[in-house]
Amino acid sequence: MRTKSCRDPTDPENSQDPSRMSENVPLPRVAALIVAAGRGIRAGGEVPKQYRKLAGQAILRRTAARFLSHARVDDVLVVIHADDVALYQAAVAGQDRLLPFVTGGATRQESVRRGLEALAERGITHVLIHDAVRPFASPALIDRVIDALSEADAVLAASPVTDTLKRADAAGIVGDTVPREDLYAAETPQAFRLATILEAHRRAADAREPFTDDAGIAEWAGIPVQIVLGERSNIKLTLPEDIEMADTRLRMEESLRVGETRVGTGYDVHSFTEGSGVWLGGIEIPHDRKLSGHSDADVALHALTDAVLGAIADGDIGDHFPPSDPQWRGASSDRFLAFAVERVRARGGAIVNLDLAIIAEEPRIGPHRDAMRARIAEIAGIGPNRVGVKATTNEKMGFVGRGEGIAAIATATIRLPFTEEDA
Ligand SMILES: Nc1ccn([C@@H]2O[C@H](COP(=O)(O)OP(=O)(O)OP(=O)(O)O)[C@@H](O)[C@H]2O)c(=O)n1
Ligand SMILES: C[C@](O)(CO)[C@H](O)COP(=O)(O)O
Repeated sequence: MRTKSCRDPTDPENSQDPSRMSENVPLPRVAALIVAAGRGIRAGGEVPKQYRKLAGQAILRRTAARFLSHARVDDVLVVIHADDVALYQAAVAGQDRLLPFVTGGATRQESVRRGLEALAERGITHVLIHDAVRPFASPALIDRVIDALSEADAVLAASPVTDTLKRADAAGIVGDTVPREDLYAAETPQAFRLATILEAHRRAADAREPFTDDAGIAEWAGIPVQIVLGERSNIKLTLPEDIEMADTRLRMEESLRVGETRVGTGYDVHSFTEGSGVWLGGIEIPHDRKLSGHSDADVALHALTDAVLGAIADGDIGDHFPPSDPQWRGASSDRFLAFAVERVRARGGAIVNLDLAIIAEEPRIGPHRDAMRARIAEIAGIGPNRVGVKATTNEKMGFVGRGEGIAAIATATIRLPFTEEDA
């Protein structure tokens, strides 16, 4: 425990009160308590969400790093599920300053209480309780919460509610609009004087009172809770789409910070044959002929797939999906593009934009352009404003001009982390 030095005994002010001279006054010792013992049922997936990776790094590792690197946080303790020891050790490998983990309970509340009990044995004076699945808490937010601890025993990071709130019945019929003035969405970290919140937690456990957050326990115990402004980006990753969004955001941020830009091009052509309906850019366009090919012959997605593979110098569509292989007969081409995008992601990269030019006399592309952009964006996991689709005729020249087929040219721009192998 760090201590303040004893007052100078020659100081006349101190000589008035000898008891003040000998004591060592403990300085606040701040710990972060990260709860990671949940099962992540709502997020689904093969492993609990805190062990899933965002841009190549486990969510828990990212969250722990926020506190381990903060100058005003002395210790970091993680509470885990007893079944997750191997997952935990893999996730935090090398984060050596972490205190030995503690195992949690059936509820978040119980997990927090067990963590608090462990910290109380280590001379901690103040604790920041934080969800493992909030990996975006900024250093400034952590500072705000710690600053507020000098005036309050209980501090809550929270953001004013900005949406209009509706109360509805089980059938989804709105009953009324709830005034949002004075309403805040609670986040973590939530910070406390350790002895105060531990005592409140013990009382709540004895009384079998359930709470979804620790500020709620403080309120119940009659402890005034001070709000400090939270951060809208400090999202709790709860649903699959939260994790997807966070992954995209981090990939983009990290590849922009360290990495290089790559560009790839792709070209493909397919001829018309008897049939109806043309698959183009991942959607089916009504037409009195269809494109001939081994798969669904989506010439646009094939060109895009080659462009993405080209940007990472990873062969071409035929290398990965040989036309000689019967399993690709009639295959939907969205899987080819999704595969190429996954190859980029596996290397820690991100798609910056995709651009496509379709050369066709018929069918008319214009009316379908936005649907095509939306579908390509969906397959590539990027926003539609990062997908360009253009179309032109070939002015009646050549095989496209004679209406014998459709050609497509694509460009992909990606960001890729720089590696020694690429030097
Ligand atoms: N018994 C529990 C339940 C939750 N948590 C932790 O509390 C945080 C916030 O909880 P939540 O998002 O509800 O996580 P889960 O309980 O894992 O999710 P779900 O309710 O979907 O199962 C998470 O970091 C989670 O690991 C915990 O430590 N112990
Ligand atoms: C603590 C918390 O993150 C505050 O928003 C939240 O209440 C915990 O998650 P849950 O989904 O309510 O269990």
